Amino acid sequence: MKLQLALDLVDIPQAIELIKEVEGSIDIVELGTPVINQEGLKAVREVKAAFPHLEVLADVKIMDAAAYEVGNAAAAGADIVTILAQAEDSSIKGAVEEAKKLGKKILVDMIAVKDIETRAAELDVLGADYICVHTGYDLQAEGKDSFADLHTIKSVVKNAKTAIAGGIKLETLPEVIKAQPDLIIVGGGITSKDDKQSEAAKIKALMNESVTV
Ligand SMILES: O=C(CO)[C@H](O)[C@H](O)COP(=O)(O)O
Repeated sequence: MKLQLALDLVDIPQAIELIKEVEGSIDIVELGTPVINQEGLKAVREVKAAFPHLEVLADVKIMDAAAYEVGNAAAAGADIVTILAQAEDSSIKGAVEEAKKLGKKILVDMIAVKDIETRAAELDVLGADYICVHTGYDLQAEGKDSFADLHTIKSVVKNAKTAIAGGIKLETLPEVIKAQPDLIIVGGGITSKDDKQSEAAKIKALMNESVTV
């Protein structure tokens, strides 16, 4: 089970400082959509250059021109690139094929998908590397989470790794771990804390504990 740190509300120097604090506890660092919208793929390039040992995910949330967008994110140094589950099947296929060609991975984001079970099964057949259930900020504000959706995708996905994102924090982690996703994505649950290093370490320790039990 891997831990991904999501960085959404920072500029590049702040991202680098933050990663330095927690790099011992994380497996993947995500340059979030707001960061890439502000700073461009330069954010991916600079973070990968500073932390070559970490996997870097570019949360570009592709909707179209998928192979082209994957190629650009990969050229900037992304190891994993995101596409929205609501994209056309031909876009998903294009993203998957391009990523395979370049030795990269595709994470498909299920945000706003209504029929999670059907779409997850389709995405699995289309060759997604990760399928991620995700409660975005706007639904988090309404008190929603993706815990039930994680169980749904776990029951239908045969090949892809499963992931969960959206408002996860130390207090809610045990419920997430119970479903045994391959990847847990935490943003504010770490970045909003005064002692980010200690929070990330506690989260990683809890994840490791569940693997050895
Ligand atoms: O993709 C995102 C928002 O669209 C975030 O990166 C993701 O939701 C994780 O951040 P947080 O744990 O703060 O919700």
